[in-house]
Formats: sequence, C-alpha cells, structure tokens
Amino acid sequence: MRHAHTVGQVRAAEAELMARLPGGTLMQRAAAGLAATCARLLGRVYGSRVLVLAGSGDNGGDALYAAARLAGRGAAVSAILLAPEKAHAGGLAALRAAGGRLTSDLSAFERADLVLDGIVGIGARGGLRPEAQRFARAERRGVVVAVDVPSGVDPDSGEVAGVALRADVTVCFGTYKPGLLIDPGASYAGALQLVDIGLEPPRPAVTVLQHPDLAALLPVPSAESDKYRRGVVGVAAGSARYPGAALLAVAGALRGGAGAVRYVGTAAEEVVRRFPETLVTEGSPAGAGRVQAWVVGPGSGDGAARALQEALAGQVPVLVDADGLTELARLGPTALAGRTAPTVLTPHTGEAARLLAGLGAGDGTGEPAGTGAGQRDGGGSREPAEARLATARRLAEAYGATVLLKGSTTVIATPGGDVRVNPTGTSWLATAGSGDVLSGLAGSLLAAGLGPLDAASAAAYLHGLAGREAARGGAPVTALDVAAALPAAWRTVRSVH
Ligand SMILES: NC(=O)C1=CN([C@@H]2O[C@H](COP(=O)(O)OP(=O)(O)OC[C@H]3O[C@@H](n4cnc5c(N)ncnc54)[C@H](OP(=O)(O)O)[C@@H]3O)[C@@H](O)[C@H]2O)[C@@H](O)CC1
Ligand SMILES: [K+]
Repeated sequence: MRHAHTVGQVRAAEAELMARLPGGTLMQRAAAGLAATCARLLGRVYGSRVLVLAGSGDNGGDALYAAARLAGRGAAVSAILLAPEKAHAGGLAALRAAGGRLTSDLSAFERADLVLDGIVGIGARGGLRPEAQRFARAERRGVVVAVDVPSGVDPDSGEVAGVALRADVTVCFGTYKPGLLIDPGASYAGALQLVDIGLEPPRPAVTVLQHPDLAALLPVPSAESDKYRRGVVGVAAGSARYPGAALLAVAGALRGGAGAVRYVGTAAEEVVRRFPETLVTEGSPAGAGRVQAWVVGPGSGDGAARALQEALAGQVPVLVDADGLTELARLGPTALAGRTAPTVLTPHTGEAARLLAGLGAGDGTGEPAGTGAGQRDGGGSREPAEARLATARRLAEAYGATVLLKGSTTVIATPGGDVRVNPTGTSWLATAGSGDVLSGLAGSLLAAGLGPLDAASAAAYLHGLAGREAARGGAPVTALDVAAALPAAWRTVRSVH
C-alpha cells in the first residue's frame, strides 16, 4: 500500500527527525537517492548533459547536491538559478566544486538529457511564478525528474493553478504527497519513486492500494462456502426508461465475489434472459428475500425513492448510486441518520454537487436539490476537479457514509477521515453505463463481507483494471466489455504475489 502525507504532517515528522540528526543529514539522504535515480535513468552518467533548475528553497538544495554527485561521475552539469541571490548556498558550492557551471541559456533546457526540477517542492505557495512558468511551456528532449513534487502542483491537493512542469519521474522523499496521486497533479508526476530518508510520519492522509493489497482483500470461497455464505447482493436498479442500467449493475455484481445476485425491479425479465443465474423479483427491496448488501439507484428513475427507503430501512450495507443519490440529496443526510450498517455513496461530479446542495450548501448554479432525477449524463462538471478530495471528505463526514467520488482519479473517503485514491483509472471508462457496472461490483464485494472502504476501493481498482484490459490496444470499450473483463482483472491482481 502506498501512503501519502500532507505537507503539515511531513513538516512535523521532519522536525522531529532533524532534532535527532546532525544538520544536513536529511538533505544528503534525499540527494543521494535522487542522484541514484537520475543515474539509473541516464544509463551512462559520464558525458551526459544534465540541467538543474534550482529555486530558492531546500528543494533547489536537493537538486543542486544531487547534480553535484552526477557531475562527480562525469556528467556535464549546468544550473539555472531562478532566484540567484537566494539559491541554496551549500548545494551551489558543492555543484561548483564538482565542476558544474551556472547558465542562463534557456536552450540548455531543450538540449539536456536530463532536467532536474528543483524549482519548488512542499514549500510552494500559489501557482508557479512567471520566471518558472516558461520552463513549463518550453520544448524539451530529455527526461524531466521532479524533485519531491513537480513544480506548480499543489502537494496536498494536486491542484495546478495555471501551469506546472510535467515530469517523467517524481522522486519523493520520506513519503508520497497526496497531490502526486490525485489528478491533475498525478498526470504531471509521471512514475513515482520513493526515497527513504528515515521519516516516520503518523497515520497517512491518503492511501493507495496496489496489486498485493487487492489480492489480500478479495474474497476466496472456502470448502464450506455455499452461495449464501459467500453473500447475496441485492440489486434494485433499472426502470422502464432505463432497463439497461439493471443489466449493467447485475453484470458487475455477478463478477464481484458474492455467491448470488438477487435483482428486484421492473427489468426482471430482461435480467434473467441475459443472466439466467440471477434470482429475480418484480417488486421492491422490502418484498425480496434476504441479502447481505443492497445496490440501489442505477437507472431506477421514479422507483428510486421507494427502493432507497426500503433498502435503508434494513440493517445491511447499502450502496446508493445514480437516481438513488438524487433522491438522497432531496432527503438530505437525515435519511441515513438511524443506520447502523454502512452506507456507500458513489456519485459522479454532478451527483456530488447535488449531494452538497442537499446539505444546504448550494452548488452555485441555483439549481434546487433533487432536480435532474433520471439524468443519465456524465454529470456536468460544476465541482472543480481540484476540489475533489475536499468534496469527497466533506460528503463522507456530512452524510456519515463512505463516498466514492468518480472521476479521472476516483477518490474514496470515509466518515472517519480515511481517504483512498484509485490508481488504476483510465479515460476509456468514461463510457455510458460504466458507473452501473462499478456499483454492482462494489455492492457484491460488500455482500461478500468487505468493509465499505475496502469494498469501494477494491471495486474502483478492479473496474479500472478491467477498463484497461477491455481497451487494450487502444480499442473503445462498452460498459458490458468492462464487466466481461472483470475476471481478467481478478486474475491479474491474484497473479502478483
Ligand atoms: N520535509 C523533509 O523531510 C525534507 C525536505 N527536503 C526538501 O525540502 C523541500 C522543501 O523545502 P522548503 O521548505 O525550503 O521549500 P521549497 O519547496 O524549496 O520552496 C520554498 C521556496 O520557493 C519559493 N516559492 C514558493 N512558492 C513558489 C512558487 N509558486 N513558484 C516559485 N517559487 C516559489 C519561495 O521563495 P520566496 O517566497 O522566499 O521568494 C521559497 O523560498 C522539500 O520539497 C524537499 O525537496 C529534503 O531536503 C529532505 C527532507
Ligand atoms: K520540484
């Protein structure tokens, strides 16, 4: 599992560690790790052309010390200082002593085999300054290695105010920063490398699952398992207007590890025709048999209100999506107040705006909460992408539910303040009905016994992998293709041990 910490947490841990170590130790550890990654990327250090962009803080210091190490191994190193009078004195002296030289020639950026971006790190305030902005726009030939954070990316939120330097690799020190894991920041960071500098920060602000975590989380049937012990997931989805949503949610649920899928709703006939293994009832959740988790809302249209009310009245986990979310936004958080079992909400950006409006916060559009029932669009984007982390946290806390906020980086937040970011997303998943597959899948994992954070983040992870698998070779995918590729995604995560 990858752990990310906020700037505040890093600063606190850094202060604690620095108090125990001789001055400059951490920077030397950072520079050594940074230089080692650069050497690996260059292949042959001797004779290579390296350019350092050094700002006025310790981020520039790291870059200058690392560049000095490369110069010591025969690289031709030049440095552009963005604030010459404030450049890190020790780093600069080390670089000079190793044969590095200063330049103000911008074409060095274009010619370099490797550029070290040490303009600004976790001390950044606001967007990149004008003297740094030109590097974000310049042509380049070589590899760009960001020191700790790509300059211009907000380390805590991933926000980019204006422009940022796009890196091929980001070498971060001590811990990952949340902004490297969340778009748009994640798309500027390239591959992530962590250098251990001995930092021991507390509980992470953000975590990211990796294949072995998934392999450990996913349910495995035991010798004693029967379909009921493996969990039954109830799917209340689809309507006369949107029968397809029922099929897609069921398709996802069938590949989520539950022992059986029980469908309730008006599309029962279509569902059983397409997926004969499904148990179907033409009613609503109250009249259906026992389930271990409910999925409510995809394509439910006018039926959403009743299905939601009945599912929430039970004491099993409930995942609310699509029209169920619109209804929940109308009711507000009090609708969940009496629940003892977990609730998972899976909004896209537009639905998140409605849920926020349901708090009485308003979404700035003047649209009253609860409008747009039956809307099957991608959600419009009334919430700025950069505010996603904060939005997910806020909704989770206010609704007392685990919130999976869909987007180019899907973010999952719990009411207790845990946040996971999904690393497997792909833009191919921006296809109609793909969210319905995700909710069926996540509901199935809930029914199989995973907790809400694990179920939601494992579902997002598998869904992303399945999307990539279905789009392999650059082919467009349909939501059913994604569902069909889910078994391959399970095998992929299980094959890595
Ligand atoms: N934490 C750790 O454990 C370790 C941390 N280490 C390293 O230290 C780094 C943090 O160093 P830091 O605190 O000196 O801040 P840093 O990011 O260099 O920037 C501050 C300077 O930049 C400027 N500036 C501000 N905003 C700007 C903007 N938007 N655009 C352009 N410039 C801007 C601002 O200038 P001023 O306002 O003073 O003119 C200020 O002086 C960290 O990322 C890591 O690399 C490692 O050495 C080892 C252990
Ligand atoms: K940087």
